[in-house]
Amino acid sequence: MLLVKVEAGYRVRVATSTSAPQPQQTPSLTGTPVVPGVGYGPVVVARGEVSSTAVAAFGTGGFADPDAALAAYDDAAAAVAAGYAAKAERATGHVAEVMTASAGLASDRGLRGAVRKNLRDGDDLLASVHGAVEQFVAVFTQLGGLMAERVTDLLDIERRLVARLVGEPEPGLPTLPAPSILVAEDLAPADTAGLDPALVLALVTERGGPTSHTAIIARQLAIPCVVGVEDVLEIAPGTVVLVDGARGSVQVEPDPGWARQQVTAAARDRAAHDAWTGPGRTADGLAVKILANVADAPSAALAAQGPVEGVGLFRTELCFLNQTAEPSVEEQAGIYERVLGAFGAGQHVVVRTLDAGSDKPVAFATLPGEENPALGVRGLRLSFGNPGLMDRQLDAVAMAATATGTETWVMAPMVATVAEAADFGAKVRARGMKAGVMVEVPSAALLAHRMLEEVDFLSIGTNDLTQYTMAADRMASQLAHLTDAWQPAVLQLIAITAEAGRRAGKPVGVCGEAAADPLLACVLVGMGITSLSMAAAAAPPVGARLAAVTSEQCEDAAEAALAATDPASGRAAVLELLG
Ligand SMILES: C=C(OP(=O)(O)O)C(=O)O
Ligand SMILES: [Mg+2]
Repeated sequence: MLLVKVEAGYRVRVATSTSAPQPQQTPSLTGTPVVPGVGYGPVVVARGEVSSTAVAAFGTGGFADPDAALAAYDDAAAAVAAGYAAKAERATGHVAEVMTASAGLASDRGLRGAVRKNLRDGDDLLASVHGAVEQFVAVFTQLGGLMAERVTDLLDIERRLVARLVGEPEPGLPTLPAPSILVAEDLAPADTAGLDPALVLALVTERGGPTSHTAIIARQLAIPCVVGVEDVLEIAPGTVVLVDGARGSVQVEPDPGWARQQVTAAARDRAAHDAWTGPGRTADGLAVKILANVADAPSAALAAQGPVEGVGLFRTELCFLNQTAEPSVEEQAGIYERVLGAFGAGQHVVVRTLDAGSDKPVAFATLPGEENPALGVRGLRLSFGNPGLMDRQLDAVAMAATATGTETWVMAPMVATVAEAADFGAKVRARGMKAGVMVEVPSAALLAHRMLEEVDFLSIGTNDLTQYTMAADRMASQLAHLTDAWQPAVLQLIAITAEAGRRAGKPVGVCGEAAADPLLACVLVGMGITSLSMAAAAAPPVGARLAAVTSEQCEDAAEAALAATDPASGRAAVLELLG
């Protein structure tokens, strides 16, 4: 039986720590390491909400008269508008448009007039601002359509105005005055879209695990990142810290000489990895495709410049996070064309159909108010009640594939049954493209051999496969020890899936975050995984690591990781084997 075959030859290994000793430094916080690399600089905090303590302390503001209060409002509104304008300058496309419109709205004369009237009627400043915004919200809602969509922007403006007035940093992603360490409770997907790697030296969050979206975006942008760091929000803004994304540590006010040494050493490591140019293969020549995960045309263009052989995961839903209405087939085809067009001969692109729902809110697709959205109507399941949504997207992908001539494979997320795979496979093949399904639910891994009778390839989404195997929310930082793809149970399901692919002679890739971990990548290859897809920035370290080991070493590593009792001992055993 397959399970027994995979488990045969267990060897128990003693966990040993191989990390270099950390010099004694003043307070250090630790979390889950996500993106290796070192960042050293002052902390800037991105807050979700204005603190109620600051609002209470501000009270009525103690202004001498309404004109003095209005002058304070003018200052705050100008600062908020300038913040939006600066963001608009750095952004592109839809985000830039929204930021520019918000800058205009924050300094709108009508809004100012409503605040002035409320002040003259005797309201205090915060109540006047709130009343004026409410008045605008009512008008915009009544107007409907595009104006109604601006209500969220108005509420964001109010939060920022209040923050400015009570003397707090604006909530959400702040405008970084200089290269800084960004600290947050967590970042919303829309916030992460505005991260500038030139200004964010490292990213540290209090919440979230290694597969949270903050982690995924940080990897995509190659920003050193540590998540799940308890108490990190206690660090005062401006404090200088050193973040080590490989160790998962945040050193507060370290010795500057020592910190600079760490930065130099990290830069040296990075230069060594960057020398790897592909294609992916082990030292003894076993070919393993190294592919990129992309989110839109700019990330595809960036990935295409690197040493990857195509795209293993195009997360289409990320193109639509800010969109309230479903784009037409032609509009979608245009978006997909820009991604597919970045890749040419000898490369292929795997497009994933909309994975809306749960942690990826897409306004025109996600079902509102689900009790347990991670186990609800998400991914492929959205097409059960709305088959047109899937059909229109597949039509658009097929149009883009024809227009670009790029070899296009299409896969569905959250497939749980063989019937779903058969239905999806037929739809994709009818449009002349290769069909696949993601293995994200344990049922799909257990029946991988039957899924492969219906489709051309499988792609393992280790982020969700880990979440559903371990029954642990991928966003829950207190469960980060469970939401770890090194968990032997998760590895067992991957091994079963890879073995099914080997027997069927069909490709089985990994496109979850596990593929971006150089050590785990060797384990996956040892199990028979044929491609690894990851944030483009992670490709060189993974490719360089694979090039340094033989396929036999990878098989030994797989055996050791499967035999381990927990992720830590698995990592240690594999490190011991591979060096
Ligand atoms: C690649 C995956 O999909 P996402 O992270 O977008 O849910 C996964 O679940 O591993
Ligand atoms: Mg997933």
